[in-house]
Amino acid sequence: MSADPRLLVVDDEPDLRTLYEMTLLREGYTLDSAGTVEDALELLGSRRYDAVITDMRLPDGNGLDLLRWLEQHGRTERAVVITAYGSPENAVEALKAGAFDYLTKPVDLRQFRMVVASALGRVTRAEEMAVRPSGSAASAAANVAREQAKAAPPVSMPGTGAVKDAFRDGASDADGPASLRDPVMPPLTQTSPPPASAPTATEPSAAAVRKPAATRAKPPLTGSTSALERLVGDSVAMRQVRELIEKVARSMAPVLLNGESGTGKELVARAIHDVSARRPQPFVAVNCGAIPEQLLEAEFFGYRKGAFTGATEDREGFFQAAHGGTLFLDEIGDLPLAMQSKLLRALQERSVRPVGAVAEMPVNVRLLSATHKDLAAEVAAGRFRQDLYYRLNVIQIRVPPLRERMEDLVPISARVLSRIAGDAGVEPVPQLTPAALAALARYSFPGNVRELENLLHRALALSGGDGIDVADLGLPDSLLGGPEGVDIPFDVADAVEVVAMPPEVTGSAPLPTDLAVYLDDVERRILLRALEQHRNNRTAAGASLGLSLRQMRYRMARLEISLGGEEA
Ligand SMILES: Nc1ncnc2c1ncn2[C@@H]1O[C@H](COP(=O)(O)OP(=O)(O)OP(=O)(O)O)[C@@H](O)[C@H]1O
Repeated sequence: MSADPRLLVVDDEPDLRTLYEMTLLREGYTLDSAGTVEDALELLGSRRYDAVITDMRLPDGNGLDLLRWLEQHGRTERAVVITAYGSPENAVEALKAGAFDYLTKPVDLRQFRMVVASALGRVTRAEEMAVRPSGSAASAAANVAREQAKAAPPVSMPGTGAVKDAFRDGASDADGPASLRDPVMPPLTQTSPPPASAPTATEPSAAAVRKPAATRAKPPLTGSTSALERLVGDSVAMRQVRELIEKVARSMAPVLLNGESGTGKELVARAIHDVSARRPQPFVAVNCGAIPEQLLEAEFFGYRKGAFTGATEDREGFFQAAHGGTLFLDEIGDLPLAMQSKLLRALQERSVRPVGAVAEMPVNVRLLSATHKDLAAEVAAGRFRQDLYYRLNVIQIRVPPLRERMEDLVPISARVLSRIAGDAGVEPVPQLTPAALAALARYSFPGNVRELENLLHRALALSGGDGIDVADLGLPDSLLGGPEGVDIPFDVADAVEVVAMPPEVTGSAPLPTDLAVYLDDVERRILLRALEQHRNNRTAAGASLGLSLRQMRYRMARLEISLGGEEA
């Protein structure tokens, strides 16, 4: 993007066009404007823009025509569509058609500036100051705690309450004092006193739980590997999921991730964040089902000092912590109806009101949510608000259970084994025996990838030797999906080879940057192991590797392997 972004504004109402132009000019952008689809296309044909802001309804067509044109011509302009009030279906249509974001009439100019800035990958100074005057580590703490909880020592079955509960402590670990500034918005008419259900000092307030500074200071979870790289699997289903991730990462469209527990919904959410322009900003993961109902509002929107007994300082909520980044609401189907309404309002207004505050503050958050429930059925049963469902479900990604993509079992096992063996300092990485692989292939994995991880964790601890056999897996006989000889979706012999391969070969780790050095290293380690096994007898070690003594000598000299005085 150029240093001085150029925008195209498309609206047929001259007054509105002028208003948008004045607002954007004041932000320092360069502008062109058009009143019809035809004029806009002519301008687009003659030059490139950084963003296009278009009204939905135009005299000779609509904003979607422009979106389609941009798509067909492979153009990179981000589009913001302005839709009429009360027509959420237009907004959804625009997002599905590839709009970066949308605004609803009458357009709030503060939101307008914020959305345009966000489309340009910028954050307006006013919103940054309003939301996070002194920065925040809350998101990092939330993420760290959640990850630690999930990576906790192996449990026999996934998705236990303990995991979720462990997360709660950290998820709410807003880094206080957040010293929230006076909001930039004028007070709303419906300012209400803090809810009667607000937490008191005697309640087990999640917000009051602190983590030691050391925990907060931990590096980002993804480290150098992005979540997309961590998402292993080459099944058709996973390839489709990956394609969707790349696609949805380009806009602000809300995404609903649907799938059983442990399938990788959070990993997919992280991947969307990592691929998007929001990557440098926080990714805040929240488990909605783990927060007591009376604390939800304070946890989500923050609170002001004195808002309730025990509120000794201002604290930011998840929305403020995720400002500029991505808020991932896991188990959204567990939110009580009252909180659903508040969440809907926050999404519509793009602003939140901390408990005890008199006015709202703008928040710029991309929302991703996940559930293992059938939300449409929840709507039909009256347990989930239809309007909220509509807003969250603009794009849906189904993450299939592992048993529906058993082709992924081999590469995922290879990756997981190499990671946990590396973490535990176990070398070489123990391999699954053919029998163990065949047994895994017959298992139905009710706990999906998380269960596979836990199984391999335990197996590695139990195996002791080089190979992991069926007994080490501890698979419950009753859960084995079928008899011996059941159709296994891969050739076990090939699979054993794949699992035995280093992750760089199976595609589950980045390629080596210097192949010669990498191969020398592998060769050196193999020769050293063989020599160790044969008490430094070069002839025997060479023979075990199919090498003559001469070849062995040559290779040892080349790789500078010396046995000291005791060469045999
Ligand atoms: N395709 C995959 N490749 C490698 N690891 C994966 C994959 N899918 C999931 N995992 C790992 O499995 C574990 C569970 O994944 P994740 O927490 O994303 O699942 P989830 O669907 O969000 O679960 P829940 O619904 O219980 O919150 C994580 O450790 C994650 O890194």
